Amino acid sequence: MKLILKYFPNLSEDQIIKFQRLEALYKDWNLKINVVSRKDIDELYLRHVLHSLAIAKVIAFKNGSSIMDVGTGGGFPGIPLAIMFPNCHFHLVDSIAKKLKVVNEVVEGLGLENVRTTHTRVEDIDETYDFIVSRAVAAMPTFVRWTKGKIAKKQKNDLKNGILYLKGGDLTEELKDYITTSIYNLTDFFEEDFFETKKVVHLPMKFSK
Ligand SMILES: C[S@@+](CC[C@H](N)C(=O)[O-])C[C@H]1O[C@@H](n2cnc3c(N)ncnc32)[C@H](O)[C@@H]1O
Repeated sequence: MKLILKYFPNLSEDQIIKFQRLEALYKDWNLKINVVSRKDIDELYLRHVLHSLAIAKVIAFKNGSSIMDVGTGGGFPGIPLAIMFPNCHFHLVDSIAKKLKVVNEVVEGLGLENVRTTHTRVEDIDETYDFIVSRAVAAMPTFVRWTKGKIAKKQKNDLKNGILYLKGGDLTEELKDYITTSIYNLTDFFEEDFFETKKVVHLPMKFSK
């Protein structure tokens, strides 16, 4: 938890309490339904919470923004972002019901009122959002195909509406067709070794292919 305050020192009391509660909720639910690996659960705040919050270093979503987390799994990056931006609307989607069971329990346990969840493949979602966030779900060409038509045209944030994807490693090949992407290195935000090769990729809606 200290780690979160190190990089986000201006959290409200309510946000601090919610972030603190995450550990017990995940530890408890992870014993019943495994959504986070054992190694990762011991480093929940580094590997999941702070990693998710890298998106908050790239953009402070304006109040009222709508964000879909595709393939949220156990709730990452959607849950930490929903705590960070209580006045934005988060839709967490996953095709595996038991993962959403954990997400729903965490949402309920925290009393998070700005999160809804849907058990479906993202291809079947028929809504639009200001941003689509994700981590570890599909390579960019597949992801773009799945999410096409799901980004709202009207822009209310400084950053153009589009995809914000947490990725790692060398992305040259994967992103070669997307010339309008911006890549943010997490080492510019966080000093821990875990973030050494990690990035946030922003792909605005009007991308060229
Ligand atoms: C490796 S997990 C990542 C989970 C989470 N984003 C994280 O980083 O901890 C990938 C998740 O994507 C989900 N998924 C894969 N394809 C999907 C699709 N087409 N629509 C919705 N969810 C999908 C899987 O069910 C799985 O929970």
